[in-house]
Amino acid sequence: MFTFREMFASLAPFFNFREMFASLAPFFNFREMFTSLAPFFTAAVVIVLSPFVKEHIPSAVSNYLVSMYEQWLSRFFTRVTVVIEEKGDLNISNQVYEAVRAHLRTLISNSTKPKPKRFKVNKEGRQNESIIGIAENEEVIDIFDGIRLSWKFHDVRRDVYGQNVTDRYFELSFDKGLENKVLESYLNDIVARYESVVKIYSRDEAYYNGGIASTSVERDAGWIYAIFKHPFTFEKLAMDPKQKEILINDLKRFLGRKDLYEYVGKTWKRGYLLYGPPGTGKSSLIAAMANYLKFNIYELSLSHQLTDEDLRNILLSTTNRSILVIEDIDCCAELANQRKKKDPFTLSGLLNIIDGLWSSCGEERIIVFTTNHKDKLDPALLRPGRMDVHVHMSYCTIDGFKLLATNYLKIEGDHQLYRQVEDLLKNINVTPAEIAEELLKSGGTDVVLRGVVEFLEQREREKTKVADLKELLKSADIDVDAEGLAKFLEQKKLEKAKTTEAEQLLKSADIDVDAEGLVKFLKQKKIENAKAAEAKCINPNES
Ligand SMILES: Nc1ncnc2c1ncn2[C@@H]1O[C@H](COP(=O)(O)OP(=O)(O)OP(=O)(O)O)[C@@H](O)[C@H]1O
Repeated sequence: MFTFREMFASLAPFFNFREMFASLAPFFNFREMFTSLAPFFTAAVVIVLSPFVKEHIPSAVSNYLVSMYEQWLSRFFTRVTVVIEEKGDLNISNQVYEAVRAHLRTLISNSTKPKPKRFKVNKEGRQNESIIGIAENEEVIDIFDGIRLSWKFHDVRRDVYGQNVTDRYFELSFDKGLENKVLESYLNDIVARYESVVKIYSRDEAYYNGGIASTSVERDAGWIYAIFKHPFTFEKLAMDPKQKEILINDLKRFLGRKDLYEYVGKTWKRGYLLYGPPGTGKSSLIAAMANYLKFNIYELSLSHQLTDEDLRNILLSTTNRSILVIEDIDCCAELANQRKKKDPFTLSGLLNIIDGLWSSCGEERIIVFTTNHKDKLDPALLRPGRMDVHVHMSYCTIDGFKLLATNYLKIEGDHQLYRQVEDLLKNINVTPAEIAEELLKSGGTDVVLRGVVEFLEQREREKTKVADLKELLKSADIDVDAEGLAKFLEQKKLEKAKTTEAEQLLKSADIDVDAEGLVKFLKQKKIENAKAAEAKCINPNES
């Protein structure tokens, strides 16, 4: 005779019972099955025992025993539900909610997993692909380490003093007794996975303009966001190698100094001011920082009419491990001061708000200001302690050029044209962005590099022309900006070329019209149209 134990032992080499049960788990919830059978089981026990019960035990005692028995059973089988709300107690975005949302999307999209009976499919604005989401009240099952977890999404609309308020939340149900495992392993895992993906956030105009949907990618408490796919890294960034090293070490040190910041009572944040002409890589550097630190980027444009409360809410809803970017602060400062308010905000004031808010509820944060004109900034902003590190992004040097050439053309080591490029770069200012454009042109390595040399030579000729003009103006004692004049002459040259072209065209079409007059007429029309459009912008209601 075989015992069951022996039977299972002899079948074990052929079947993995643990895996079998795990693979059946999405379809059967064994615990739930037992739970639902428990009353029948209990009834059976009572019926079997009843003759004995009736004879020997008073009914009060037997009822008590049955209820005790049920309570004992329920200890094993009762379900627990965790509620994860869209907004926390501070009425700001709940990161666990966002993480769960992202997790359920991947879960439902996963082709190997059984799909719920109802789910949502959306494709908004600039989204590249449709996004699958959980439908309201629909159950989605997830299996984690053999545990069966049930998710439900709720979207409850209610009226609060005439205002429509929406409460969105997820419910996660699982068997009692597994709370620690679910909270510590499963949910933490979901949040960690969500946080490890770098995201870029911009202000959600619709959120502040009556909720009209814009071309958003994802929405989150006043921000729209997308997965940050900018592939930029420090290795690809052309900048002074020493400065790059200092910057990377500074970031590393900042991350490792939580205890020190806490000890000295300082907000754990670091401010970077990136300055330099357009196209020298300020935005690229921010991308490299985000990818290096795995921090989210929050782009904030202060050029909008923000109230202080908006600003406070916006800043409160940024997450830890994030970079808040305020670009072109020289322009923001001007706009801020133009605001017809009694008390226009200043950038220093903004930094104070940030310090206050982040010191109370924030951890590792980075704030980056960028400007093309450091000289135009409020000196208060440049004071030590305001912006911890100032990074100058400069025009292209030969080292930067070689790095770009390696990245774009895969040149290993030296090239015969580098010497010529080096000599030219010593003489003229060219941005890495301009060089990158040239390196992207089609052709083999030599053709492209020769193209770069020609481009640089052309720039050198222009520079000489401007210098000559400056000399001329100086000797003639005329107070005119030589660069502006050179641009003006260039524009005139272009216009003349256009006139000649128009003349050719009119000639070939055999129309007897004065080409110069026609060009002037069209230009005048263009100006009038632009003015009309501007007037419409200022007063959109005017027909
Ligand atoms: N230092 C650099 N290293 C590598 N590539 C660069 C660098 N600077 C610019 N580029 C190239 O030029 C493009 C534009 O540069 P980027 O937007 O980073 O400049 P920026 O200084 O932020 O300009 P702006 O002030 O106009 O915003 C980048 O996408 C990148 O391809």
